[in-house]
Parts: sequence; C-alpha cells; structure tokens
Amino acid sequence: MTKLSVNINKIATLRNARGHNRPDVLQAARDCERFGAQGITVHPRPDERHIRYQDVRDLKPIVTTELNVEGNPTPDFLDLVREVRPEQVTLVPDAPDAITSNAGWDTVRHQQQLMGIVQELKSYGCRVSIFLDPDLDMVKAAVGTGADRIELYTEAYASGYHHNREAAVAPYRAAAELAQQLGLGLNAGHDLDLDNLAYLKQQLPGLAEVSIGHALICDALYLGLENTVQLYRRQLV
Ligand SMILES: CC(=O)[C@@H](O)[C@H](O)COP(=O)(O)O
Ligand SMILES: NCC(=O)COP(=O)(O)O
Repeated sequence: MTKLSVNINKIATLRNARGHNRPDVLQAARDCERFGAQGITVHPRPDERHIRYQDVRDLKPIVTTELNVEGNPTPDFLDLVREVRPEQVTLVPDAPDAITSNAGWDTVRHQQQLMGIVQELKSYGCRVSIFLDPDLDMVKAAVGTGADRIELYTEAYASGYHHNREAAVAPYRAAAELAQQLGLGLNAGHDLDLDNLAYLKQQLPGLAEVSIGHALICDALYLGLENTVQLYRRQLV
C-alpha cells in the first residue's frame, strides 16, 4: 500500500494572507485525516511564509496518523525537530530563498554531514528520509548516511509526464529498484497530481508514501477537500 500524506503548507499560505486564523491549519490537518489522509506533511521554511515553526509544535499532539516534517537541517530546523520529534523527518537541501524545493541532495558530497544528522534524529525515534533526484550514484551514497528512506523528487517526472510518460518515469524506476535492493524505503513527492499519480504508483512497486500539497489543495477548491483526498487515495490502490 502506498500511503497518502497531505502537505498542508498551502492552507497556511492562505491563512497568512490575512494574519488571522482562517483557514485553521490544525482543523485542516484533522479534516484531512478524517477524509482519509494517512499522514500530514509540513515544510516550514526559514521565512515562515506558510507553515510556521509554532504550527509544527501545535500539530504534533493533534496528528493521529504520521507527522512528516520536511526541511533543510539548519540549526533552527534541527532545534524544532529535536523538540517535536515527528514520526518522519525528510531532509531537503533547499536554499532559504528557494520558491519551492528544486533539487535533491548530493549525498556523495554531504554524506558525512547527513550521517551525523540522521543518526541523531533516529535516536529520537524519527524515521529519516532524504530528498533525492533519481540519480543512481546519489541513491548508492544515500545508504551510507544511515537514512531509512529516500524521497524521490518528482518534479522532472511530473513535467515530462504529458510529453512521454514512459521516458519520464524510467529514471525513477531505476532509482526505486536500486534503493529497495540496497534496503532503503521509498517515498516520492513534488508536483504529483490526479493526472500523473496513478502511473507513478503503478511503475514504482514498493512505493511506501507520497506527499502531495500544491495540486491537491488546488483541486480541493473545485472538488471539496473530502472528495479530493478520496480521489487521491483512489489513485494509490
Ligand atoms: C520537498 C518538497 O518537494 C515539498 O516540500 C515541496 O517543496 C513543498 O514545499 P512548498 O509548499 O514550500 O512549495
Ligand atoms: N514532499 C513533497 C510535498 O510535500 C508536496 O509537494 P507539492 O505537492 O506541494 O509539490
């Protein structure tokens, strides 16, 4: 089974536009779970333009599925996850000024740094996942970091899907097979949507989890959150 973790960053973007508490991020998390989400993902960024560090603290006690906290392991981010101890931490090498995540780790270059961080986070009981491009050398070097899983960065798959989906998924299938042979669990995310999700799931046996935010929240504007979460779940059976 592939689990659906709903990324609620965009709920926070909308809330922050007015400075009050509408929509309520915590209620949105509860509702996503009630509608079928099997996890809640947040990606606090240093400027707190959507999810704030305090949201992450507030979400931990109310999320009943799994809280997945994504981000660059800066000192502030590490202090946050030390305090909150989410079920999963996904390490993402995004620059502070990045509009959104735009690359996976160079696990060859950063293996030592990641090794120390992964070891510490695992000692708190967090599952640790490393955000990666579908590059076989990066997958091999990810093993040496001690991470439990990798999250394949699916932007290139999503952007190539409508042109040639077989070609778009091929590097992901190779990376997924290698990761699982090497004992790494497999997550995927970024720009997944109702068009491209089912094919990815079909092509990547063993895919443990997808985290989806932007497209899902956009779809919910038209289809409603309950219906949308269920539609995404149905792509994953
Ligand atoms: C790691 C990843 O792909 C997601 O966290 C994505 O970057 C969402 O972040 P934003 O909502 O800030 O675009
Ligand atoms: N890890 C990917 C994620 O959480 C959501 O990415 P997107 O669906 O907002 O592109």
